[in-house]
Amino acid sequence: MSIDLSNAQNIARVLTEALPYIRRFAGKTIVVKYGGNAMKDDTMINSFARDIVLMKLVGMNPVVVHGGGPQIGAHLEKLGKKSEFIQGMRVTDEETMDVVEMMLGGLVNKAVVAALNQQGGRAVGLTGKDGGLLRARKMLLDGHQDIGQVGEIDKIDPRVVAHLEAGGFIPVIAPVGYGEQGEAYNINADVAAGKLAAVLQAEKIIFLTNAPGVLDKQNNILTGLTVTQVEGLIADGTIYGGMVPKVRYALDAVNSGVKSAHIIDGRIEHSVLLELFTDRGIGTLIHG
Ligand SMILES: Nc1ncnc2c1ncn2[C@@H]1O[C@H](COP(=O)(O)OP(=O)(O)O)[C@@H](O)[C@H]1O
Ligand SMILES: CC(=O)N[C@@H](CCC(=O)OP(=O)(O)O)C(=O)O
Repeated sequence: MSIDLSNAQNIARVLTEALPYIRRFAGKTIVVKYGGNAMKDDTMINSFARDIVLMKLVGMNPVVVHGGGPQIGAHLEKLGKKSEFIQGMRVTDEETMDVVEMMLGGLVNKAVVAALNQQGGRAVGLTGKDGGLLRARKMLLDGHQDIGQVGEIDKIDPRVVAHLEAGGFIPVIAPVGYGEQGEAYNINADVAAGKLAAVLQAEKIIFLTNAPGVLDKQNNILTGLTVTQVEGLIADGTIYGGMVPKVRYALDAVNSGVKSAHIIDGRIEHSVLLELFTDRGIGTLIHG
């Protein structure tokens, strides 16, 4: 049997080019927020899963926090309920909270876990209730507006994540928190990912979404953004809806010690590896 030498050399070249990045990130925690919009079909989920398993196999510690907004919306629709969002947060009554917990903690979480395990990873799915990971309290928008069972993070106990990392598992976290009375809270996945990255003092946080990055009004990618720019772009309506919590909590993470935050297109094949293994990265980099 003959070997295609030039193809093998290409593979070897690519692998050696990745070496400095592998060395730089080995042993480091990298939080990956996997948005519901970037997991709309099996091809997307499998490409994501391969990237995460590869990260783990070369010695990084990926921690996945996933969303599932569109999946929750589709199920609510089946029940005849409309989704309503204010400042990127789902208005969450009791019935909606049940659907959120079922979808995030159940179907979506297990689909991500299964895809990672299918690619040879050892993933363990959790909600914020498990191991006391995410304690939440009611979030009041602008300090006063009540939008139901939406939670902001009160306290994070990261011990269960540390145990899983130490055991070689990939933690896959659904952003459902618990309150003082054990009640469930719907936490926006961007908020949960940003706050968890800060507590873990992660090297990086990567938000995978369905846009090429943060776009300006002419649809150009804004490759780098600072705090003042972000607030200006929210104020003039360039950044709206689901992108608002993403940029706010990316900034919050960077201001809390996470080395870098990136918002990238999760629909591109191997987007996580492209971000990790190239100097310029892809998408938008958020600075402190
Ligand atoms: N300036 C912007 N650049 C890119 N996307 C934006 C911007 N402002 C708002 N968006 C919207 O934010 C969406 C991503 O947020 P969201 O729907 O919550 O996704 P995810 O499921 O990834 O969290 C984009 O699909 C786009 O419609
Ligand atoms: C309070 C709030 O908005 N919670 C979100 C949680 C899921 C999420 O954030 O999903 P994506 O990352 O796919 O948008 C929701 O109910 O849709």
